[in-house]
Amino acid sequence: MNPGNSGDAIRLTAVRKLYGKRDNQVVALEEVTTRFGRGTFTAIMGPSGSGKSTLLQCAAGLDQPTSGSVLLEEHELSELSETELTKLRRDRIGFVFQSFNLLPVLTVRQNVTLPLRLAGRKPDRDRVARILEQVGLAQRSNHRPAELSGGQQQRVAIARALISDPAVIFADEPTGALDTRTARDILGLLRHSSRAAGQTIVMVTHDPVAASYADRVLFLADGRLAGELHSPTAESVADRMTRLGAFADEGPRSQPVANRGGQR
Ligand SMILES: Nc1ncnc2c1ncn2[C@@H]1O[C@H](COP(=O)(O)OP(=O)(O)OP(=O)(O)O)[C@@H](O)[C@H]1O
Repeated sequence: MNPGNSGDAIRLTAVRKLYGKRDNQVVALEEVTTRFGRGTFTAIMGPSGSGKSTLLQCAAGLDQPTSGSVLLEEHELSELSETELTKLRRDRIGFVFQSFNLLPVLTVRQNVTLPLRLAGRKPDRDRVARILEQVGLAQRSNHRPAELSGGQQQRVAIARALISDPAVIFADEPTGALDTRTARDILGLLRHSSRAAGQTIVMVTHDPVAASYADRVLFLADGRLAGELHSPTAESVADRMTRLGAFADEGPRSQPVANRGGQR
C-alpha cells in the first residue's frame, strides 16, 4: 500500500475531463483535486451539467480523465490495463444506479449473487442470507424484479453492490426514482454500510435531503469544485445549492435573496 494514502479510499489530483473536439469542446471537469476518506459517505451536488456524473465515472474507472490522476486504494487508475481495471471494479467497487440495472429473468437471489458468479466465486449461502436480511428482502429471494416495487428493486441493487464486500460504493441518483419514504430507507442503508462496514460511499444526488445523510457534501459548478459542507443538513445544502444557481428555474421562493446576478 502507498504509505501516504492510508486514510484515503480515493484521491483525485488535478483531474480534467474534456469531451468533444476543438471548436465544440466541453470542459466537464477542470482541475478537480479532492479525497474520499475510507469509511466516509460523500454526496456530490451541483447544478445540471456541472460534472457530477463525470466525476463519479472518472473516480470509478468507468471513464478516463483527459489529464490528472485518480488513485483508488493503492492503484493509479491510468496505469492499469483494461483487464486490470475490470478486475478492480469487480473486486473492490460496487455500483448502484437510478435505473437499478437488474436482469429481469433472474430471481432476487440470482441477481444479487451475479457479480460473484461472474467472478467465478461460489456465493456463500450464509452471507447471501445475511445481506438479503439486511436489505429486508429475505422473504422475496425467489421473486423476479417485475414482481417487486421500485424501492425493493433498488434494495436488490444495493444487495448486489454489497455482496462482494467492496471497499467503495458509487451511487448515481440511487433514490431518484423512489418515493420519499423508500428513499429514506435506501439512504439509511447506505449510511449503515459506511458506518458499520467501513465502506466508502460516493453518491451523486440532486436532493438536499438525500445529501444530508452523507458525512460531507462536495459542490461542483462548471466542472470545478465550489466548496464543501461537513455534517450537512438539508437546509444548509439547499441554501448552498440556491447560491450556486442550481434551483434558478424552480420559482421565486428558491431564488437567492441577497445576491444579484448570480454572484456568490
Ligand atoms: N459523452 C459526452 N460527450 C460530450 N459531452 C458530454 C458527455 N458527457 C457529459 N458531457 C458534458 O459534460 C458536462 C458535464 O456533464 P455531467 O453529466 O457530468 O453533468 P452532471 O452534473 O452529472 O449533470 P446532470 O445533473 O444534468 O446529470 C455537461 O456539459 C455535459 O453536456
